Amino acid sequence: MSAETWSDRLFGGFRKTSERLSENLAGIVSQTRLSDDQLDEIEDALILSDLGPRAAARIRERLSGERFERGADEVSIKQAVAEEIAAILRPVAKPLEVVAFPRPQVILVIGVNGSGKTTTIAKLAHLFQEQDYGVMLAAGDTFRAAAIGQLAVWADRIGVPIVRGPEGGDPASIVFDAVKAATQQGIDALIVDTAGRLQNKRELMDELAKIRRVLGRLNPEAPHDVVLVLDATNGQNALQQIETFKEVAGVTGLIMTKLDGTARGGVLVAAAEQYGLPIHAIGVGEKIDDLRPFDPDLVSRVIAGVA
Ligand SMILES: Nc1nc2c(ncn2[C@@H]2O[C@H](COP(=O)(O)OP(=O)(O)OP(=O)(O)O)[C@@H](O)[C@H]2O)c(=O)[nH]1
Repeated sequence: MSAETWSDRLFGGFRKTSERLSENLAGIVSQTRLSDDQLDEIEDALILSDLGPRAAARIRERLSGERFERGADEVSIKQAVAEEIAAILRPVAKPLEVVAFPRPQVILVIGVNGSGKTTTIAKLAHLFQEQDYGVMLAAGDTFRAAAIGQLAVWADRIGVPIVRGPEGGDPASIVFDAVKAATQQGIDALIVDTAGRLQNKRELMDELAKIRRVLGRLNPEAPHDVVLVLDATNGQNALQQIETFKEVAGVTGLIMTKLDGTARGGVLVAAAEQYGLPIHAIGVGEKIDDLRPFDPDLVSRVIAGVA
């Protein structure tokens, strides 16, 4: 059995994107500049790959000014595409760092159910543990008993404390207790799960506002981060989620999950171009160490198929 690395899985996730580009670039003959037809084809391939019309138009514009001294062939065009994608992604690559003083750094994690929120919280906790930080979880998604139970299972598995309450309990009071406990125990990072009920914007907004009020009483800087977890398989719908959660929750950064299993990873570029929010990390599998730093150069080479 061959040992598949996480970057192999990432390649798998973006394969469709690079294949589409290849199909469109295959017939291109060597010349120093791309014709309008060729630029149209590249732009279409990028849009079909979920990069979105804005990022695709921006890349097209840059490519139209490009001179291919040794003749444009599939590889050199893909390299140019990769470079333009990287130019969009580099400014947003920003790991989530534990820097808050006084401790703990309070990280609210938001996202719709099924986006990979719970798994991502566990992965993030594990990542911080590996950096020798003390981590605590708070089960602020009290809407469903399953969510509390699932987070508790992860906490147990990775060996971090968790503050939880009953199903239907008040998330703000759980967060309050958690911050107090974390402070007493000298915890560095408190990661808070929250409900993902996007269908009911008003309720979610009220709930998050209450959490913020309660947090503010303990530490005016908290929450330090509001991280939105997005499922890459949702393609363009992920953009709509950013829009809504930005309005409801004041998102400060993104983590995109399931980039191992989707043809729709190009939406990462659309999100970067459109919102400019920091991308902290990417999820490339279901296991605890499958959260990876967001490397814009690697991801752009994978998308363009030149890695
Ligand atoms: N392939 C893959 N699967 C993932 C990734 N992240 C999470 N998953 C899976 O996606 C499913 C949903 O993840 P959860 O963490 O339970 O998602 P959630 O958003 O908390 O969802 P609820 O529990 O329904 O609220 C699980 O089967 C995870 O194992 C990833 O990066 N890649």
